[in-house]
Amino acid sequence: ENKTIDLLIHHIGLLVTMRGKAEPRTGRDMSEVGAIPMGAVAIRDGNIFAVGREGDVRAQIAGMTVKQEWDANGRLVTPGLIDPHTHLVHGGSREHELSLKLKGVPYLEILAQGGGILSTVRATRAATEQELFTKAKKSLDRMLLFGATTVEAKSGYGLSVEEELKQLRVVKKLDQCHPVDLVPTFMGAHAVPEEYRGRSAEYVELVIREMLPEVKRQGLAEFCDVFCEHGVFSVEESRSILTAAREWGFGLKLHADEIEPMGGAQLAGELGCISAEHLLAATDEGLSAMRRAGVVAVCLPATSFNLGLKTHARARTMIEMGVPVALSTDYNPGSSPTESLQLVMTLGCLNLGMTPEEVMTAMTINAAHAIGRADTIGSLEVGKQADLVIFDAPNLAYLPYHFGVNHVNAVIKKGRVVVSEGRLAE
Ligand SMILES: O=C(O)CC1=NCN=C1
Ligand SMILES: [Zn+2]
Repeated sequence: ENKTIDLLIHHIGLLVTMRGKAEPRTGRDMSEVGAIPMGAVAIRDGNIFAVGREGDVRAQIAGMTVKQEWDANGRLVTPGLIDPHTHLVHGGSREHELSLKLKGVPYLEILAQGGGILSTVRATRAATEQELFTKAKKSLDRMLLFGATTVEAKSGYGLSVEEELKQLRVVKKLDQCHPVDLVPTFMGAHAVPEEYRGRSAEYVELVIREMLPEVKRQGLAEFCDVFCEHGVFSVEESRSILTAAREWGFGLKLHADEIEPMGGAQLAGELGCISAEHLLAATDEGLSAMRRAGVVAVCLPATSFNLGLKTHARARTMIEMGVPVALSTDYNPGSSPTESLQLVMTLGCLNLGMTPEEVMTAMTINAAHAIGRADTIGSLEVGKQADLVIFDAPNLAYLPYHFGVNHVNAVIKKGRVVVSEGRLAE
């Protein structure tokens, strides 16, 4: 019967709705967070029934039965955070690379020596599906505890048909049994595996002729991503892989201009990728090509921080040029071993020069656009999924300002309390 509200969250000190335009936000729109003092959210069947000032919400649900009331005690409420770029499923860890990094050995040098991604490939191939699942679930629990309610997860540490499918099956199983929604991305073109060293053209053929069709047939990924980088996959190789991926119906993503200005941003614009990632070395013409095609720029400040780089993605330029900006952890065992989107908030402000409002836009509605889910998540509006975070904070600026700790008090996923008092609900 339609006279019931399942959950009413009230006494919200500051309710950040992110309501606004349907398309990816950029320019001044990134500062419009739709904040409402003394707010409330009424939830039914996992979706938002009413949202706004508490008085208005209570008037809209007058006469209806409210099954559960949740007192936010004057705290800050935002949409569930979205992490649109992670390498969640992987074996092993790479803390041994820290000493190399401290000695100044560059990331691509470690990879060229057969370390980096390739050492994670060895560990991932050696792990069973169950071991990968158990390890990834621990990280996914941590992401949820830090406020993430939807997470994109890439393959790319298998680098053979069977091993790539194994990783994607783990993503699917996590999506089925964990409160956090997972969005799978096939990234067989993450690196050229040892057994194809010096034969990258043949490996590209394996990706195109064997992996893409099989991943599609088994419905194990929505997107295809490629690491377009010096010594990994060239612009031409990236173009042929993503062109084939588009023909198979995958959405397109591209790790672009992370370290060298390869022209990855231009390629992302040319192909109409849904998003392009990293972009530290992207040129103005590359960013213009992205703007013209509406490509979302996913900036990864935890990665450039962890790589000890002096330069970071030019998020301010992107926002002023009209390129929509999203943020992500880039969680992976090499270049960004952190599950904390709250750390990314601080780095987004301090290293990318974004405001707290722009950071929240980048971590909610724009991140939703980067994974093609903006019609169901990313803002607290009537009819959208009831995914939200209750933070122990008085306002938005407090989150990036008070760094290195977890401010999450509670998380609601599809109308269900999945974290309360900072702990996973059973
Ligand atoms: O290093 C890794 O494992 C992940 C990565 N891919 C591209 N950049 C970093
Ligand atoms: Zn990445």
